[in-house]
Amino acid sequence: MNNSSSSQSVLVVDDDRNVLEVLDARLSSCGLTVYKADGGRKALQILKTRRIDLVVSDVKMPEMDGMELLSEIIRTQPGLPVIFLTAYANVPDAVKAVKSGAVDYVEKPFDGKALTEKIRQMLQEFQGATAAGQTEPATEETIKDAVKSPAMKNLQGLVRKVAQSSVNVLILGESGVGKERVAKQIHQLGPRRHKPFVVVDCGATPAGLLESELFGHVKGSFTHAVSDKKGLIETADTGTLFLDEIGNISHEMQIRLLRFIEDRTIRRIGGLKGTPVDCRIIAATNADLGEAIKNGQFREDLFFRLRVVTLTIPPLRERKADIPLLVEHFTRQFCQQHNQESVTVTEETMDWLCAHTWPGNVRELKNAIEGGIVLCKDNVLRPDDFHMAGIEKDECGPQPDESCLSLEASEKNTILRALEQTGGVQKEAAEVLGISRRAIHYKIKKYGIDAGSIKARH
Ligand SMILES: Nc1ncnc2c1ncn2[C@@H]1O[C@H](COP(=O)(O)OP(=O)(O)OP(=O)(O)O)[C@@H](O)[C@H]1O
Repeated sequence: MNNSSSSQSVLVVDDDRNVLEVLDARLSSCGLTVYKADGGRKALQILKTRRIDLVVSDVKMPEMDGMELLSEIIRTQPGLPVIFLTAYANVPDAVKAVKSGAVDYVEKPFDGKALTEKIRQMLQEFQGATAAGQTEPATEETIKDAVKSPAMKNLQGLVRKVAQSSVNVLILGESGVGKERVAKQIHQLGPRRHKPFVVVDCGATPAGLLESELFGHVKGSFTHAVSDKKGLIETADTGTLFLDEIGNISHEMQIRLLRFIEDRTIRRIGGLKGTPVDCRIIAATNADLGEAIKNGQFREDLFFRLRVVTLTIPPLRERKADIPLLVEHFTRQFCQQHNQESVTVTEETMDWLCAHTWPGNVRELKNAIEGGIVLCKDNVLRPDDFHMAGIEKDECGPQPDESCLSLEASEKNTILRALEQTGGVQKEAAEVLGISRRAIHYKIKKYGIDAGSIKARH
């Protein structure tokens, strides 16, 4: 087996332990990572959590047989190659399965060499599925966002729609809102899901380097070009190229990119030959491209090419309804990751988290939860745990400016007026303001309002 398979993973499924061991030994010795499942259900569990490049499965198994497993794979990860190990009597079944897609079969008792040869062929044929190790399985974690806010629900619908086509997509939003995540979802929900997803951080790559990273070069084209190098655009062939921080690329790069988008052909630096590349382009930025165009920093023609569809992800402070779900999601995730028992998030903590403005958006919330989980006591997450993790109780973010302070003053004033209006009854004041009882309770505490004395005065 060639080197390209050294980082590839094969899931072997058989109810016969001996077969699993034999396959494990043989395939591991070819440099493959082997996962073993003694039945269809176990196999599906592994497929949900691991990156698998190919499945080798028995056909006849109790509980869930190979054909049932195949239909689940076609439903959840279409295009994932499957090789069936089948006794002669079951060959017609296997032939039927072959017609279902990326499927082949090897007759039992199998010849180890024939099997590894077939695996090599299929991995090569479906190489795009895992090129450069940049594609992850379409797991629930990456595909199914727990969102509640109307803005994000609407965005989810758009993501599903655009995923089916190959149009260029421009994703806008502040840093940390989830632009890369959305780009990955578009890739994983579309027909290119088993092809490469190549991320290029245009912002962090110096201009000179970016050109050779993207387009590749031929040996001798500049001092350090000691051998031919394939660029990232070529690597993304048949898959998706995600250009992060597109707002930061130089004028020269904008021209080269525009030319590529128009011709769909690249020429390596120093090379003469044009190579056609078929990749979907998703670009993202947190910059105001409209402003950059006005200032002459970004080409309008490139902007129009990139934004066939534009998706805007709102900052977290404008979709606070998503915070509780995200908190639950990250709490579960980090408890698992740090091998901790499940942690309870108290109501007070949730209110505290919802009140924060999260200038670093989802990324900041995610990091805060991880810090909190590590620092919390008795498996209960309290606001103090976030103070210890370095997050201050500050609704305007770590460095409030004047407008934030005046906003706070006006919020306190509004709550006081609502309480005056309702004779100090918190429940009614919350209704007047259109906020939850939990929220008003939190705000009263936050601003040190003495609701009791307002009640007493009425
Ligand atoms: N809806 C979500 N559910 C779970 N995790 C999320 C969600 N949105 C964002 N994240 C997580 O938040 C972090 C930041 O997301 P991502 O890197 O996609 O943001 P970004 O907008 O591309 O940031 P930047 O502009 O800095 O590149 C990632 O770890 C991502 O997995």
